[in-house]
Amino acid sequence: MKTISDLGDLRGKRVVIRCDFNVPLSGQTITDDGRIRAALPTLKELLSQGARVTALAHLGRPKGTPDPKFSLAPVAARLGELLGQSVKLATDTVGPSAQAVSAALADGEIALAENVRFEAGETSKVDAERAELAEKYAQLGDYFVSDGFGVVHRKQASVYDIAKLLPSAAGHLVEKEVSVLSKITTDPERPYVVVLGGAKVADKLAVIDNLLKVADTLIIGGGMSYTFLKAQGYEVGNSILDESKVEACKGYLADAQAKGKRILLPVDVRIADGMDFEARTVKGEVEVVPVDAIPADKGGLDIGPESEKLFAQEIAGAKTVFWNGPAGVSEIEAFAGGTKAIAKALAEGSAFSVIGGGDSAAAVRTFGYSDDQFGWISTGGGASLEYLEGKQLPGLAVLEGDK
Ligand SMILES: Nc1ncnc2c1ncn2[C@@H]1O[C@H](COP(=O)(O)OP(=O)(O)OP(=O)(O)O)[C@@H](O)[C@H]1O
Ligand SMILES: O=C(O)[C@H](O)COP(=O)(O)O
Repeated sequence: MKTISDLGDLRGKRVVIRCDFNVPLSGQTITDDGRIRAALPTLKELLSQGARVTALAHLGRPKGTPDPKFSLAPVAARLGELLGQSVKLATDTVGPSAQAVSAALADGEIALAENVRFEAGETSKVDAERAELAEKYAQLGDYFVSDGFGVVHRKQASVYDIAKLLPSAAGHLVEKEVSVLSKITTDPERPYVVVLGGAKVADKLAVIDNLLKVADTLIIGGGMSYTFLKAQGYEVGNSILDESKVEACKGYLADAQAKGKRILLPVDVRIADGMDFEARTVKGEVEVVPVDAIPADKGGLDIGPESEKLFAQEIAGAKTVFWNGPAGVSEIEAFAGGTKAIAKALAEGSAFSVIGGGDSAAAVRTFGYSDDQFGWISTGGGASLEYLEGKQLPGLAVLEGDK
């Protein structure tokens, strides 16, 4: 993989950089700026070399059309503070504003184009549509630097297609992530425990098959767990559920048993009528129930205390732990217990721990842990998981070709 030093002298050169600025927000407030901080080493190096930098990034999952809710405005402001210099945000992604803002850059200046997912071509499954958008991105630079590790598993225009058009290199964050993750992929100290949670159920269920090949134990909490509980025959009320994956989960459970691997699921859960995520409030009373007693009109929003003990015990005996996805809705105090228990077990245990994912990383920092209490806090959620599975990631593979 080429790195920035392979690009030669960048003074006065226009560099397009893909970052992962998909930070957790509460309204317009960034609740964890870890992903922005993680981009600083590469950005500072490019700027100190005198490059003219146009950054591309996404926020959330807007549907290919501008949506003010997903504007990168809070990111531009925070990035400017952290860099100590102004970061001009274009009002569009590749239109007249982005072109003007990018063309006006002086040496050592940086601009940010609006959310790449405001363009339908960005995530299109049609190669020609992505390529057409990538051509427009490529007009904003002479070189491309890929430093958004959290998105390198996406075959998207600003991650993959643009790298085919410009001389390209990996940034320092991508380099560092790959070096840590390759260590635990090729030769993890065992027992190796993978802890999964979060809400991207469809994405993350898809990686379980392959994770079962590498990990000794899979611990499953959070929104992920209800599809498994359903597969075990439990009713899950109005908890997050991917009905279409229930059969697949039955298969994973049988497969794990056949391979002598363990899948640990919650034995109890914290339930309520629901929640208002924006207001960070609970609807109805919070109760703890065993997993066989979730009422039809309530949903599981965190693992319960018995599950916390069970999971913490397993983590304490591990030599390597990879954790992606909160065990519950950790943004709401009443449902943060499970995620806190996992963070505590990792911080106090002796395993080499890697935490992946925007929300998981945000959670541990919110609980007051510092990054150095863990082996590595990865900026990748899905990306780290797919890397661990041994999959080829499009955004990394494309950096290996010559242009
Ligand atoms: N039981 C649950 N029901 C509803 N939402 C849940 C539940 N458990 C966790 N969540 C939510 O999952 C979200 C995080 O999920 P996600 O899969 O995005 O994890 P992540 O660590 O941010 O990884 P990535 O970086 O891949 O997005 C949090 O906002 C949390 O509130
Ligand atoms: O949060 C993430 O994992 C990355 O920013 C990728 O986001 P995505 O899952 O919406 O592609």
